[in-house]
Amino acid sequence: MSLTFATEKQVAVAAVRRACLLTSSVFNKLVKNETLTKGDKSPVTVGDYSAQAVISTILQHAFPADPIVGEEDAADLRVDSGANLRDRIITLANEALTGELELGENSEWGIGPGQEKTAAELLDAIDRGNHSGGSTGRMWTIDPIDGTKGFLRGEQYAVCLSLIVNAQVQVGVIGCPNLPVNPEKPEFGQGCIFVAVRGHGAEQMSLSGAHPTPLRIPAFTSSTLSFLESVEAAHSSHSFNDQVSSLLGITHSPIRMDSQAKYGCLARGEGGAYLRMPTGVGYQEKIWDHAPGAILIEEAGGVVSDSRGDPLNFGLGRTLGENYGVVAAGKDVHRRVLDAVQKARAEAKSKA
Ligand SMILES: Nc1ncnc2c1ncn2[C@@H]1O[C@H](COP(=O)(O)O)[C@@H](O)[C@H]1OP(=O)(O)O
Ligand SMILES: [Mg+2]
Ligand SMILES: [Mg+2]
Ligand SMILES: [Mg+2]
Repeated sequence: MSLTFATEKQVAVAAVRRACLLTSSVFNKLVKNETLTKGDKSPVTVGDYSAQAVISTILQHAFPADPIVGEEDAADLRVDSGANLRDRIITLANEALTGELELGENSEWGIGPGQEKTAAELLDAIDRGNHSGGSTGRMWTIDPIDGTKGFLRGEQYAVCLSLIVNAQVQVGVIGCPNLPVNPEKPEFGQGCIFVAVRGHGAEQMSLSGAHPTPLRIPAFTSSTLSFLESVEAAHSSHSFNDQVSSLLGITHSPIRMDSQAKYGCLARGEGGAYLRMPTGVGYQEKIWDHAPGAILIEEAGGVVSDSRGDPLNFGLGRTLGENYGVVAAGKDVHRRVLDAVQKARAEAKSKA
């Protein structure tokens, strides 16, 4: 039997839960000058920075020897022009860290009343996410807000955490504060956490950690399938997905959603396939954008690969290397989508 990673799972769920409470409360108070534009033109908010500070602080207390591959770094907060943002981030992170202990949480993880951290400690916590990745040993990945553009629109986003050991994802946690608990029962409200442990299945629970429900991807036919895809056309090719849809005889429109919430929805039986093909050359997918989602799908009985059918390689560094896209689905649908992807690529080549 594979390791249960029981403590890692408990710590990861607690960290993601606290970060989700932070990001959802920050959204309602977000003001214009609390968002920066990074070197690659993508947005980053006080929510991204403070959520990474919270998760990294908790990991550092619980697993001090484990390196972290995190999306954000504190460079822009350490300069004079970042002072206002920095103060706000320190306040938000400390609010989230010092909230009352919930069932399953432990004060040794640096959380609970009286556990305020200094500005220096929290900036260092953000910067602990600078690990370069690689194929050996334990490491955590943090995407404090995945789908920042969705977050800013008030739509879907996800707080994402994974544990990778020797290039294999072992634990994945995805918190989706804006996602309906059950799309067919709006009265159940919104806010879910998806959790997977290698060899021990995938589950969905409420943001409070209640009602854990095992997840299994059901079977789909062409008439019940619809692709899950990015809202942002720059992140994955919508037109290529349309072509693959036609080849498969899919009649439903795609479901557009930001972030790894797509993996969560796929794992619980929505859509039936997630297809993410590059829109151009040059962009390399980041490991924190796929590691938690990949284990969630595999533990829900599905398959995740690139468009050649090869598994995603989480041992290459901070990225997945050359971008061959991502295909995720239940086993049978995965095979059919891969075949159609290859056919669509061949058609595109013959027209070129
Ligand atoms: N050109 C690109 N191709 C694919 N993904 C991208 C690209 N640019 C940014 N991303 C990343 O896509 C993720 C969101 O995916 P989705 O569109 O499915 O919600 C984000 O992590 C975002 O990174 P970043 O966090 O740097 O903005
Ligand atoms: Mg991301
Ligand atoms: Mg992010
Ligand atoms: Mg980002």
